[in-house]
Formats: sequence, C-alpha cells, structure tokens
Amino acid sequence: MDSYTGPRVAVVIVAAGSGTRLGAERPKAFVTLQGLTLLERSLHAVRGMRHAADPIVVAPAELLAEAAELSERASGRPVQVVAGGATRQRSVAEGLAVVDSSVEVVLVHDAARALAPSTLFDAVVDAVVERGYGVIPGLPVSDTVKRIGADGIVHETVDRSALAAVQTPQGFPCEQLLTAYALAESDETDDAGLVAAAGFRVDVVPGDAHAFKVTTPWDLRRAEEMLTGSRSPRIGSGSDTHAYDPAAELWLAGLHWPGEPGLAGHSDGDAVAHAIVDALLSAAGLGDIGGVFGTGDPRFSGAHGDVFLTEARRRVEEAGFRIGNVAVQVIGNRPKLAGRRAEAEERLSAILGAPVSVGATTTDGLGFTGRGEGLTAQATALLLG
Ligand SMILES: Nc1ccn([C@@H]2O[C@H](COP(=O)(O)OP(=O)(O)OP(=O)(O)O)[C@@H](O)[C@H]2O)c(=O)n1
Ligand SMILES: C[C@](O)(CO)[C@H](O)COP(=O)(O)O
Repeated sequence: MDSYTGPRVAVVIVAAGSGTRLGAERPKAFVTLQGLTLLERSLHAVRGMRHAADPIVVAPAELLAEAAELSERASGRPVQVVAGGATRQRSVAEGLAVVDSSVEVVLVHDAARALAPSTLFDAVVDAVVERGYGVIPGLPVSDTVKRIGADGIVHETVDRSALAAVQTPQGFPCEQLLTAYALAESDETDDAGLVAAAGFRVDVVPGDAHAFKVTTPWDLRRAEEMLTGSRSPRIGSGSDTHAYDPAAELWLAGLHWPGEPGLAGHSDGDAVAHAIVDALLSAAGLGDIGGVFGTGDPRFSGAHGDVFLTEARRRVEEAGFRIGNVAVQVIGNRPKLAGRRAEAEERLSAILGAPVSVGATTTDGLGFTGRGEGLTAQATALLLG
C-alpha cells in the first residue's frame, strides 16, 4: 500500500501450540475450518485490515515449511515464519525477536482465535496510537463467577462487574512490549500480563464475540456453524461433451470401462468429471475448467478425472466453501450406466468428500447423442459457505 500513511504495524501470530485440549491429529493452528486452517483464517483477517500490517508467524519447528507456504498463500506475499517455544510466552518472544526496528505498534494474536475480524485488529491499532499504551479486547463476563477451593467448596462470589474475559489481538507500542519481554520474570498467560508487570498501563477495549479461542472440539464445531450460517449456499452448473473415439479407452465418472468406445479429448475425455469440475468452479465463482486447467498445459494431457476433481475441490475449499452435494446426468447411448451407478457414485463421492449422485438418459434417437456420435454430461453442484 504505497499511499499508506498510518503507523508501521507488525502482527505476531502465535501458532506453535500443540492444541492438546482440541485433541486433533495436527497442531491446532493447522486444523482446517471450512477448508482453511486456523492459521490461514487469522492471516486473512490481517490481510483485510485497513492499516498496513506485516504478519510474523510463529509455528512448530517441524512445520516451518508448511507454515511458510500457507502464510504466503493467505497473505499474497512472503511472510516471516519462525519456530516457537515450549510456552505461549516463549513463542511470542521468538516472534518479537524478528520484529523490524521501524515498527511502532505490535499486535500479538492467537492463531486459535481464527474468526477475529479485521475490524477488531484495526480498532486495537487505533486505540494504541490514540492512547500511547497497550490495549486488549475484552468482553464482559456473563456467568456468575465463584472462587473455589481445591476441595471444590465454594468460598465466595467474585464481583463480575470488575471482570473482563480478554481476547487477542492485544496491541502495544513496540518499545513497551519489547521492554516487558526483556524484563519478564513471571510466566503469564497473556502479553498484557507481562506489560502490566513491567509497569506500563494497559486498557481493555470492547472485544468481539467472533474472536473466541478455538480450544476444545466444541469450539471448533461452534466456529464451523458460525461459518456455515454466515454465507448463503451457492449453486453452479457445468456441462461437457465429447465425441466417441473407438480407438480410445473409455474413462467416465472416474471409472475405467473396458470394451466400451472411448471419448476423444486432450485429457482422458471423462465428461462426467469435467462437467462436475465446471459446476464446482462456477458455484465458487472461480471461472471454468478451461481457464483453471488450460488445454495447452501438458500436465493435464491424458490426465484422469480424479486429478481435475481433486484440484477443483482444493480450490473451492481454499475459497472457504464446503461441497454440499453434486448431481450429474449423462446423456448418451453408451455406456449403460445403471450396472455401475453405485460404483461411480462411490468413487466420485470419495474424491469430493460429499455425496455425488449419477443419473443417465438417452435422447430417443434425436441429435448427436441419439445418433451415437458422442456423449454429454450435465452437473449441478451445491456449495455451502
Ligand atoms: N508453546 C506454545 C503454546 C501456544 N501457542 C499458541 O498460543 C495460542 C493460544 O494458546 P492455546 O489456545 O492454549 O493453544 P495450545 O497451547 O495449542 O492449546 P492446549 O493448551 O490445548 O495444548 C495458540 O494460537 C497457540 O498456537 C504457541 O504459539 N506456542
Ligand atoms: C492470550 C489469551 O488468548 C488471552 O485470553 C489466553 O490467555 C491464552 O491462554 P492459554 O493459556 O494459552 O489457553
């Protein structure tokens, strides 16, 4: 952003935790939420900021390469990625170690708060600039809070009007945060704790309910539901026609059909797969198969349908969609699909991770399909946001 005249901002995104309470197969920041990892979603929020901000990603040492690739894709440019430490505080310190000396405001953000909106990041920067000290987003505590003993006995009710449940991004003048980390003696669960311990003032500003931390499987489900409900479903349609080529092998609906005349084409001519790819891309607003894969690209010469379907799925998921279902109809005299319909549906559903139904019809001898010159497939795809 050449015309940007605001403060120089860096956002340290801590993504090096293991996510033991989530219990997923991958470290939490690398778990996907509607097709994008928590880390990518956090980076999208940074990218959407009104303020120009440089993200710095702190990732598990063994996932540095993957983190760099995801970060570059989500940010549209190379991103500094460093290895984290054993605690959140150590990980933040590793990120701060590479903050450029010209940076004026540093935000520290949990990758786990993947749905925190860009507006919250901007509001925190604005408040830090206006006040000249640290600010943290917080929400009022709505439950009654009790102080309890180790034995589970309730000792007292805590005055909740004096409490806030604090979130990230937490923002600070760069120098104050660096000083606090340099002086750190205690192990705090947030950055504001260290900054306050170093003697600097920190204020709470209004938080955002979307900035909740994905900690448990229940939180992940809640995040999924919020995303599903937040975008309208989208449908798309696609069709593909190929002439029969008796000299070629037939590949259709991801299956090989020995003894049947094949279909002519740059790839394997699988009209069913290609129609589905077009339906998926159109539903996501990502163009069409020719634009995405290009018939001139030698990588796709002779490629089977699963190559195109897998890449189309990756792209729609990367765009934040989940495939709801796909329906496809084959129009032509051959092959007779009925005997292998279930097999075709199973194969296509496995590739797309969503139900695919396959039907077939003829055209009563009319047109090119009726004359047995070729075959058409028409597909409709539903994407959920
Ligand atoms: N050594 C650590 C621990 C945590 N974090 C990051 O700090 C944020 C908040 O931590 P938390 O939600 O507690 O994540 P985990 O430590 O991964 O979770 P758990 O305590 O369930 O293992 C997360 O984005 C996490 O990736 C980190 O970068 N390095
Ligand atoms: C920084 C934080 O997200 C603010 O609420 C929180 O303290 C992190 O806590 P955890 O102990 O790492 O779960």
